[in-house]
Amino acid sequence: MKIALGSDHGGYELKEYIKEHLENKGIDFVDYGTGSTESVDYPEYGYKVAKAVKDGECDRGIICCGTGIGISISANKVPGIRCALCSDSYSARMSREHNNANVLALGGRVVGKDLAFEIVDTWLKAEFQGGRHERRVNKISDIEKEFTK
Ligand SMILES: O=C[C@H](O)[C@H](O)[C@H](O)COP(=O)(O)O
Repeated sequence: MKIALGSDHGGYELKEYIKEHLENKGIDFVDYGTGSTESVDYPEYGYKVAKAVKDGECDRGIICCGTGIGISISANKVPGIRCALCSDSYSARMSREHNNANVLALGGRVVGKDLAFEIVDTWLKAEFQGGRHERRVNKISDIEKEFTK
C-alpha cells in the first residue's frame, strides 16, 4: 500500500512524525508537502493528496492541518474522495468499515503524536465492510454525480 501524505504548516510537524512512523513500519509513502513550518494555504495540499488518490498514484492519503478541518474540507471537494477527520481510533475504524474513507485527516494542533499513531495504525488496518454500507457510500457518489454533470 502506498500512502499520499500532505499538510500545511499547522500540520507539518505531525506529518513529519507520521512519515517516520510509516518508515518504521515499512509502509511506502509519497510526501506532497509542505516542507517546513512556513505559512502556506491548506487547500493546495488537500488537493494534491486527494488528486494522487483519485488518480491512483497512491492507494490512500493522510493529511494534516492545524485542526484537520480546512484540509479535509478541501480534499472532500475532489470527486471520489471520502476524507474523514478523526481524533479517536473508534471513528478512524468506523470511517473505513462503514464509510470506506480513502483519506484520513488529523489536526496537528489537536491530537498528540502517540494518539495520532494509534489512529493511523487503526485506520490503515481496518477494511470496508460493504453490504448496507456500500449502498450508502454509493448514495454519496450519486450526490457527487448530480453536481459534476
Ligand atoms: O482548518 C485550517 C487549519 O487548521 C489551518 O492549519 C489553520 O487555519 C492555519 O492557521 P494559521 O494561519 O493561523 O497558522
